[in-house]
Amino acid sequence: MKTNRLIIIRHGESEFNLKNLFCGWHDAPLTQKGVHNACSITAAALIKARLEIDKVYCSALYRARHTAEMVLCEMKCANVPVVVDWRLCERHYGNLTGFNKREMADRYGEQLVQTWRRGYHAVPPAITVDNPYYYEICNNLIFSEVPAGKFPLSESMAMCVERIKPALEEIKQDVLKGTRVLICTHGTVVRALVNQLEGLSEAEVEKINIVNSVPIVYEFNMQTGERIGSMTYLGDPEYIRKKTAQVASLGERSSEKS
Ligand SMILES: O=C(O)[C@@H](CO)OP(=O)(O)O
Repeated sequence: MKTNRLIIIRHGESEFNLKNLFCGWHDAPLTQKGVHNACSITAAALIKARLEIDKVYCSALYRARHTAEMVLCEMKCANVPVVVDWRLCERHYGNLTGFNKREMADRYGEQLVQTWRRGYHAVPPAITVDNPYYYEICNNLIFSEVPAGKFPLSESMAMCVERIKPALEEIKQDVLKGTRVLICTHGTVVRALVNQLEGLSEAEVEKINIVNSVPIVYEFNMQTGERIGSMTYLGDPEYIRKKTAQVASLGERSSEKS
């Protein structure tokens, strides 16, 4: 049986991850740790597992592009083509963008904020002109390929699944032809990809939380297109368990951060 693998990563730690702020379509850069982990966690795991890459599909947001660039450099294959696709951008977090997750829970209640974060159909309140990131997002040229009339003001997980579906179909065709693909994207998009690849129920996908930097590997039968097994993280299980719990939680208030 001929098989091929698909590797998926969530970008390294961003400035907004560090500050525990809703990020979405804001173009937050990586922290130094995020840059470092692209080499010491992502590339190191791929090198250790002897996984090579022929092509990268990447979100248009800088934190994902920077991560991909660092991984390719560390793997000594910086000439690998990178296809930048806005459909792989993070879900748009609407008017939560730029606000601290714990402080939003204090204002709106934990249950509602967790529903906005993980509920399959929950759409956070639409972004308004007084949001500090409204103009930056609207004017960011990386979104110039978003079709007219499709620029969101907020997105649910379900809306995100719909936008990644055709992109994933194109990527899967490439994988089944034998191209060794890396997808470099964001937490919600990885959850949407896992949802599509594994045919999960809405309730199942709501429980998934994705760790930064640690590669996820899928394997496919190239003749039938069938997936072999389910998602596998390439990394230390204890580290993944600890980080998954952190991603799931509402974290700390801004004033509690050192
Ligand atoms: O802020 C965001 O865009 C995402 C990912 O960092 O956060 P959450 O895990 O709360 O969906």
